[in-house]
Amino acid sequence: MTLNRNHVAVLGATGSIGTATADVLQHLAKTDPDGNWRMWAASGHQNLPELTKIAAQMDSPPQRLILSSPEAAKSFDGTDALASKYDVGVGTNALVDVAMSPEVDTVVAAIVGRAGLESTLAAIDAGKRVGLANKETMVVAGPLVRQMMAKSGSELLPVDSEHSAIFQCLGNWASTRADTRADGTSGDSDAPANHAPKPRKLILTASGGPFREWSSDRIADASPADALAHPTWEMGRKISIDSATMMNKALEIIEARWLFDLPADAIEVFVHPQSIIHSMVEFDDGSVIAQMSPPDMRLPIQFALTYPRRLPSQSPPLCRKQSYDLTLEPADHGRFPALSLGFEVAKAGGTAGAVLNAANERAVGLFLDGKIRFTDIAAGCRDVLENHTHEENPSLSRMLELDRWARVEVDRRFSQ
Ligand SMILES: NC(=O)C1=CN([C@@H]2O[C@H](COP(=O)(O)OP(=O)(O)OC[C@H]3O[C@@H](n4cnc5c(N)ncnc54)[C@H](OP(=O)(O)O)[C@@H]3O)[C@@H](O)[C@H]2O)C=CC1
Ligand SMILES: CC(=O)[C@@H](O)[C@H](O)COP(=O)(O)O
Ligand SMILES: [Mn+2]
Repeated sequence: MTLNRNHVAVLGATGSIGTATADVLQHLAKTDPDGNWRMWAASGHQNLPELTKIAAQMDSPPQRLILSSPEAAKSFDGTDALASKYDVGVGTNALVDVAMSPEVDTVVAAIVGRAGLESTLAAIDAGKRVGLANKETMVVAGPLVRQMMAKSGSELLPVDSEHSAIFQCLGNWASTRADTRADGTSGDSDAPANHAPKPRKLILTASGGPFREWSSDRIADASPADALAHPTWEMGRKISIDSATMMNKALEIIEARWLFDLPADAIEVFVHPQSIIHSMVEFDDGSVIAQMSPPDMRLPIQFALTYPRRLPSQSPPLCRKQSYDLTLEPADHGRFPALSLGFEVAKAGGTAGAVLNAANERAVGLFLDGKIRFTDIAAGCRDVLENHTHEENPSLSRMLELDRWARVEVDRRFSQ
């Protein structure tokens, strides 16, 4: 009997998504023994203690560990106790190598920011299944990702909760049709494709972040601690600030535009403070299908790993003994100007995504360092975006050049 092999490389293993992925892999290894689940490789940037802790916690420890920060790598001389236990790679090239390794079947792309781009593209190019948390890859290089996928046959499974929800709302219809045939066949092989309804709208839900009920004046004085206090999710620092500005939703609009290949005007946002409805799809007859579960990233991570199988997960279901209020509110583009940037950039395509992403990353860093005000983040992004000359079909190297340019522009704007 040939057993499946599920060797998973978790890039960004020391972060919020990375540690949740480790948890899911431990769970799958115990509950799906025929799946042969294993964290084969794990990366961290500089947090070596956390990386070794995660590796040591796995029942079947990873073979390869990667420490990607060049500075942190300098302190690793290859002779210590770590090297006797693991094959240790250092530097950013090691991320690309592992993403392409024949030993790896699935890559969970959980590095934060543009730093995750090369390894995610390498995994796609090598035809791996990719569990995509690193939304910035789609924001910077969505069209390139689509081209690479078509060539390599890589499967890109969304981990971002909204995109996983949309994927589930779209996919269930076709598979239910095929599954309900009395004779167990799906009939004409092209039946689901021919009859599957096209989505009319993708409706992303947004928690509204910690400032959902704050006035514009109060938001202008928000501190990093205020902005990091997300009401429903525990996440890394960068995405938490993005949720507070609602730039996270802007990035997700762009991510959805390229993941699902729909125009920007087919995407809408509803504020849903409870984070239970993770997103929705509206079809031509007006019917709306939603995916719901209490907020817990282990669910979309596991679904990306096991798709098309749905297996028991650690994520608790909705509790039938309690009441839930599920509310939907229109998004306020006035207090959260980042939202409009998301729609504009999703529509513009070309170089706009790379510029917005880089400007935002830099501005978030400056805000966290106490150098700029909260409202400077979206304002700075708009300035930099408007100062750049749009190009329609940029190469990857051109996008990376503009990424560097946008960061310098943000610094220049705020040093005046
Ligand atoms: N957290 C969540 O619930 C969700 C996150 N996402 C997306 O997932 C991605 C990860 O988010 P999250 O887990 O919250 O982030 P974290 O900040 O918690 O973790 C980031 C990870 O990336 C590594 N890293 C940081 N900088 C670099 C670099 N320059 N090169 C290589 N690796 C680096 C970190 O290593 P080290 O620890 O050593 O610094 C860490 O492993 C983001 O793109 C985010 O938008 C999407 C949906 C939900
Ligand atoms: C868990 C997840 O997918 C995050 O992207 C989350 O959605 C952030 O919440 P906001 O809706 O506040 O941006
Ligand atoms: Mn999300």
